Amino acid sequence: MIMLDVKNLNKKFPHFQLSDVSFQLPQGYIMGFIGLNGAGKTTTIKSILNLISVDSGEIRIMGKSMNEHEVELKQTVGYAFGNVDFYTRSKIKTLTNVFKTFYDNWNEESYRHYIQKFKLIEDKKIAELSTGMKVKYSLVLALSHGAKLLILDEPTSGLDPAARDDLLDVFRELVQGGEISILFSTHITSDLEKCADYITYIHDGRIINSAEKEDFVDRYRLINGRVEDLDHIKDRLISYKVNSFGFTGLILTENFTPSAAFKTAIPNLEEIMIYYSKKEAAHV
Ligand SMILES: Nc1ncnc2c1ncn2[C@@H]1O[C@H](COP(=O)(O)OP(=O)(O)OP(=O)(O)O)[C@@H](O)[C@H]1O
Repeated sequence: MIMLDVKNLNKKFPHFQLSDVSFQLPQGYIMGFIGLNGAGKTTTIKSILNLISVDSGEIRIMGKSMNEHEVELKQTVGYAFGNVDFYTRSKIKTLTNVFKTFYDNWNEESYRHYIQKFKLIEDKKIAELSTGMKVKYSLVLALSHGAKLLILDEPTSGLDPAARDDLLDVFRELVQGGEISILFSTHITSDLEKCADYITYIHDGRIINSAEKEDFVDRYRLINGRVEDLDHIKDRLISYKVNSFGFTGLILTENFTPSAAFKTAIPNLEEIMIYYSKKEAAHV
């Protein structure tokens, strides 16, 4: 089943626009939503959650239109925004008592289970929690109202490597049963190498590629060659860098014909993002 279906979202701000943003997340999987600063990740996430109104497009969750079934669907969606602090002077238990009144299917047993699992102390104030604990608390709330779709904006930013690793393990555990799906945005690509099944890449408000992780990188090749041979292939490269050893460029696999003049390698996610961000040749 398709858990989240984002169809042709368009949203225009004065200096930025989302253009025909579309992608699908199947149930039981983790999708990493990547893009550079200002690429449109948060705007897309807010559009999915109806926190901003779009100019056109449609969101379907478990086959149902978000516009027509928002109240019902929000019961099954858990979301967390990194770096946002609400009610910081309240204790965890006070905030939980307010939060649970919004949800019909609040499950106190699950809540207790996850509070213990994540070693959260209910008497602590939100302001006293570390960044990692805040993310975990958001997850506890989402999981305790039976959310089947978790939408997390930069959940790992601000975490140290150990806390990040810990959280990524939690994500993997959560989807193991095949019921829960996770969409999380990040620009830390190593998170995705470890944890994502699918990757969706947004650049300047447009989806460049959305696919299973292996297929995603397989769509591209990094090419090395001599500067003298650059002219033969320049027009087909997404971008390139020149240095004293020659050039390195990124190309769509379908646009590359193997040749003795060029060496190729499969790029990693970071390299793909870097080459897309380069409009002109740069010396390195
Ligand atoms: N309410 C708004 N009014 C006008 N412009 C906005 C508004 N919200 C966002 N933008 C612009 O939309 C663009 C995309 O912002 P967005 O926060 O979606 O990017 P992002 O990919 O989440 O970036 P980051 O990784 O830095 O969080 C930015 O240029 C931002 O200034």
